[in-house]
Amino acid sequence: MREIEGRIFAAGMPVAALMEKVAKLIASRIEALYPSTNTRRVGVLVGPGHNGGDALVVARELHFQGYEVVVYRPISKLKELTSQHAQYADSLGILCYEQIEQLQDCDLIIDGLFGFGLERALEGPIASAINQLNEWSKLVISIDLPSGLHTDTGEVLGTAVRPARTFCLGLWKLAFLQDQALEYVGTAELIDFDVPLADIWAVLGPPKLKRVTKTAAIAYLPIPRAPVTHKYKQGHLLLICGSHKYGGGAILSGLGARASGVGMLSIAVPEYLKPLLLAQLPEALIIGCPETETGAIASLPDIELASFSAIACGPGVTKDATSVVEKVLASDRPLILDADGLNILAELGTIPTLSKRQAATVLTPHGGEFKRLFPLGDPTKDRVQLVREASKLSGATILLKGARTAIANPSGSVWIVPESTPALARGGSGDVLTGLMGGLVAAASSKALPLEEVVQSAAWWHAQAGILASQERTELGVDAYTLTQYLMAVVREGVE
Ligand SMILES: NC(=O)C1=CN([C@@H]2O[C@H](COP(=O)(O)OP(=O)(O)OC[C@H]3O[C@@H](n4cnc5c(N)ncnc54)[C@H](OP(=O)(O)O)[C@@H]3O)[C@@H](O)[C@H]2O)[C@@H](O)CC1
Ligand SMILES: Nc1ncnc2c1ncn2[C@@H]1O[C@H](COP(=O)(O)OP(=O)(O)O)[C@@H](O)[C@H]1O
Ligand SMILES: [K+]
Repeated sequence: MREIEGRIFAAGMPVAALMEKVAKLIASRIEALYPSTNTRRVGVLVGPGHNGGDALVVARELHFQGYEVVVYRPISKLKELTSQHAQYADSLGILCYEQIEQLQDCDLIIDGLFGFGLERALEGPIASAINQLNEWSKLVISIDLPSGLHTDTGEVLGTAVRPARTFCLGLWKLAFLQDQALEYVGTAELIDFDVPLADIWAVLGPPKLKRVTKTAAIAYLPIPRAPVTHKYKQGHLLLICGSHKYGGGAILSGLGARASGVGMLSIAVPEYLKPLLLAQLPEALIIGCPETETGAIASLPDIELASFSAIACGPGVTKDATSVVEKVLASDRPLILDADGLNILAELGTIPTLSKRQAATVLTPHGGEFKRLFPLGDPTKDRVQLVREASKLSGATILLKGARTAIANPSGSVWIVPESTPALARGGSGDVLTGLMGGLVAAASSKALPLEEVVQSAAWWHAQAGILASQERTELGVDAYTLTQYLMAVVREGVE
């Protein structure tokens, strides 16, 4: 952002004019959201840099619109432009304090302490003031970024403001897509101030980091179907799942696969689960497999793996299914590995094992599984960077699950699912994703759709179904079975 901004300034846009434009857009949003009829007194937190400058312009505009504005300015040494705005605000009679306590009776607080210029941890009186503010539980909105968060990693540098809403300026900063920042940012809204595309491309090149959008996701679904086709042309998925301990996972991933519309679905389960699966998924070919003493799949009976368009393996298989996982890894079919399939891969040695694969692999770990697969660092920290590194090292497409699921490809590109719901944090919802994705990957082979695009489509579809179900049934109403019943409605709305 700093480099892009630099190009805009070098091209002749005055810094002050850009600040004016941005702050006017913010002020109008505030006026629309919190009219002065209900929101009388507004406190504005002003830092030393241009984030503080933005805040002062907003303060001035709100003052002229009839709000009663007061300023908290803890640091006296200001950047020049910020200093000029502070001087003008003073001249208008806007009161300025060095103690946060003076803002305790405000109806709304606007946080303009620090934006993307914050690189060191906050400490001392400013940190205490932020802690004090958070304790008041007032309505707070932040400009560009909650003060205290690192722009890229979303890490809390010392302490950070917890606003109800954040206006991110210009381009989405990476922090908004990192799980660790989400409990701070509140509702995130982009203030578009017309950043020229040429400057974005000049600095970032072809996009390496992409937000999954509805348009991108729908574009890679296997629709519309060719008018003349047959079931095997629509893909044949082999799903390998289930054990005595985890029977339901097999049903859930089967129902996820059903929703993908895949032409043929074969499901390999331990022999004793066969009647159960047949009853739930009459259209599927259920392959009963020999069992280990613990009730896991011991081996795949005579099936020709090469006859499938794709294989998805893992939900509910337990860690006793090692020989099966070895067998699918050795096949030349596109493979999606999940759950204990991933834990077995970690034990076999992730990178050496994957280096022998002849076809594409997709790994779908949550944070715990990721750590076992790739001991690269803490996956709760800079998730985007970690998943990118893991994908480069292993050559696999990796979908790191979380509040903001991140999907990395060996080329270095990362997709992030920008909208989801914590309603999905529930046993079995990952099993649904594996089946859905498996079906889409199998069907994609008939249309020669690129794998990374299909994986992002599946992740978007899954998240949207969770959002839709939680809107209709509350966040408590999205059990994994119910989730499968909402998948179709998402696509129906998407293609209308
Ligand atoms: N293109 C855009 O998006 C646009 C951006 N604009 C706005 O500019 C903002 C970026 O402005 P910025 O570069 O002046 O940095 P900002 O975040 O205000 O703070 C840096 C200041 O804080 C200080 N400081 C740092 N750490 C500290 C600490 N721990 N404890 C104490 N002090 C600390 C540091 O001083 P230092 O001591 O490092 O010299 C420096 O003075 C951006 O977020 C957006 O709001 C718009 O106006 C126009 C369009
Ligand atoms: N807080 C959250 N917000 C949004 N999605 C979430 C959240 N927590 C979990 N999820 C999603 O729920 C799913 C959980 O998958 P997983 O942990 O594999 O569950 P299981 O193994 O029980 O099926 C993933 O798709 C993940 O992205
Ligand atoms: K801020």
